[in-house]
Amino acid sequence: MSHLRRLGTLWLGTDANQRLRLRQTSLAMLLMVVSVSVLHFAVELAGGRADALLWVWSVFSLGGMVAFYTAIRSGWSLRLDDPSMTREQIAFALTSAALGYAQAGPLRGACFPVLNLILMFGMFQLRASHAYGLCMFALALFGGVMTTMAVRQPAAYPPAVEMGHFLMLAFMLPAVAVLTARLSRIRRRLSHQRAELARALTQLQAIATRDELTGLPNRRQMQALMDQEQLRSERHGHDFCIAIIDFDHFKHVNDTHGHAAGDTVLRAFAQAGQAALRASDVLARWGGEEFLVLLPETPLPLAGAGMERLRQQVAALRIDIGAPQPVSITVSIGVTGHRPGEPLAEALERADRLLYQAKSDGRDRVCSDA
Ligand SMILES: Nc1nc2c(ncn2[C@@H]2O[C@H](COP(=O)(O)OP(=O)(O)OP(=O)(O)O)[C@@H](O)[C@H]2O)c(=O)[nH]1
Repeated sequence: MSHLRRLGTLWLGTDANQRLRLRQTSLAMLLMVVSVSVLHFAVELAGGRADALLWVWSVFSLGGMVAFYTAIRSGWSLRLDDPSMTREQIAFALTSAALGYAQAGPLRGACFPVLNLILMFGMFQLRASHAYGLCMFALALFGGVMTTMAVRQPAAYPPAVEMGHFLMLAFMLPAVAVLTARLSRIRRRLSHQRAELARALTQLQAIATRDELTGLPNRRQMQALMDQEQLRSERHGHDFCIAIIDFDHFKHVNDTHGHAAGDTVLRAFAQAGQAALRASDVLARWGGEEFLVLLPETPLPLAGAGMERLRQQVAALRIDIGAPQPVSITVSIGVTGHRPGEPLAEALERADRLLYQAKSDGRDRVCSDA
């Protein structure tokens, strides 16, 4: 790491958000150092000498900025609503500028661009209400300083000139506040749009991976999960099994009770099926009334026993479809183990053949090739 980078890390730390805040505060500090130096230079240029008041102001202004830097760098400001302390820093800089104005004499006009710069610090962070609040604060502050100076030192601060300065501020500061408010609205709209996009993305992901009716992973998602499992099993050499589940005479449920009742039965099965499986097993809707189970790291005898348990629990279900009598269903299941090196499609075909064997053997049973 270069010396410069090490120094940067020492000054700004490593946390990205903190670095951003500290960069901003460092810039404000630099502005303050320049302002203080310019004021001292101006006093020298005018042939005078910095008096005690100027030194007090200088120490106050620079000390304040050091205090802000320390509050942020130490992490103390993280407990605040705004850890950047933007509002506080701007209010402080405005106070310092107003006090500097009282001492700048003929060079006090230089305060106005500085004032603008101070307010611009808030443009990217302040809320509209805070911008208007700070604008009012600055107007009151400068109004007070200008009046005091015009009364106490009318030769150096002629009342008419001070009135002109104040009128200029009374126009300039609200204009900056209006611009800040506009930026704030744009920022809010952008963050709202970003949140909406994130929500839409989550929804799209759900649509792309979930079956709408049952909430189970859909065929596409299951295919991806099985591909992953195949890779994992090849790398680590463990077994995994696949089972295909098909409802028995489901057409009869639809024909007797209606399609909506059939949907209720599918949902009830999805819930019961998931509950009957281990947390690591995945139940997915493969299509229609056909479901697929992926049993990772499971030898075939265990998978067969798991499917038998599921079959029994499904057969024991009494599903309320809003009719006088609940509906019960049975399922036929074909289960097989994936063989090392074989394409997934082959294991799926085998599970399908076993399923049809279960159907032709009389349904409501599990067939495996164990
Ligand atoms: N309610 C509902 N029914 C569905 C859905 N998808 C498929 N089905 C129905 O599932 C039934 C499948 O019928 P078949 O393929 O004849 O099978 P089966 O009646 O279960 O008979 P076997 O499989 O031979 O035991 C059809 O009536 C389809 O309409 C769905 O999303 N909702």
